[in-house]
Amino acid sequence: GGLVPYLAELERKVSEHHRLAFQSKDGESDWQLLLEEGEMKVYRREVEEDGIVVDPLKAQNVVKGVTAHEICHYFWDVDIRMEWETTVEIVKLVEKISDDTVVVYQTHKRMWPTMQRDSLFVSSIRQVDTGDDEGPSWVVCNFSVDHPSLPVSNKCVRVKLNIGLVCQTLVTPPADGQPITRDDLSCKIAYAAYVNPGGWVPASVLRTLAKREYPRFLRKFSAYVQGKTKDKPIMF
Ligand SMILES: CC(C)(C)c1cc(CCc2ccccn2)cc(-c2ccc(S(=O)(=O)CCO)cc2)c1
Repeated sequence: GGLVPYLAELERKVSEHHRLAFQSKDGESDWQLLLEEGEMKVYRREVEEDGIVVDPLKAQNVVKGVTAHEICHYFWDVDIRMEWETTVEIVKLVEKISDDTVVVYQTHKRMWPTMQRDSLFVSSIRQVDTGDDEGPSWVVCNFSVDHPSLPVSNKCVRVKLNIGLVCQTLVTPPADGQPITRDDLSCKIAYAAYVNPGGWVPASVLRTLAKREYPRFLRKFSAYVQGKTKDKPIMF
């Protein structure tokens, strides 16, 4: 389909998110710590493009009892998105490119006083070799594309997004010979979000929304995956 050029861009974005995920931010001192809550740390940089707030967001978290594969699977799976994603109204699978790469259309709940937004993006899940002894990472990348079958509508403003979720499973080995249980597992998460709201939004409104919505997503989504997996076999 018309998406072949995007697949090269997708590989570049996956590698970029993976490379940046667990890199310490010492070099980029202009990251502002928005919130620290236990293992969860949320940072943002204040950036405007043509007067539009496009603040990059970076968050780290550690979620007990789940694996990197499980966190990425539940984040990527369009069929269950409405179970945890409370800021969207419609989620539509537009095209299945492969078993791990789809095109998704979403309308986001209108956030007063702004116009309603929608998003159209490629969403891909894969395992990436990290090269260190912590084992492979699992990565989901969502990034905006134009798609002939979903032209921009006059009802919504089309946001442009580039999201990376990079996860690593941490296992504390049980007493020798014992099988690994969920008590021996945790998942280290690095989440990066670049969302251009696609049209002017008062800076204070957008920054307040982001400051509320991103921590809420990290809390709610982590608890959701713990709940969904607690009685299921471990998906490594
Ligand atoms: C406000 C802000 C938090 C930056 C925001 C606003 C809007 C669009 C809605 C919007 C934008 C501007 C003003 C009002 N509403 C979307 C998102 C957003 C989109 C996607 C993802 S995801 O991680 O890919 C999960 C899949 O849904 C996360 C966040 C964030």
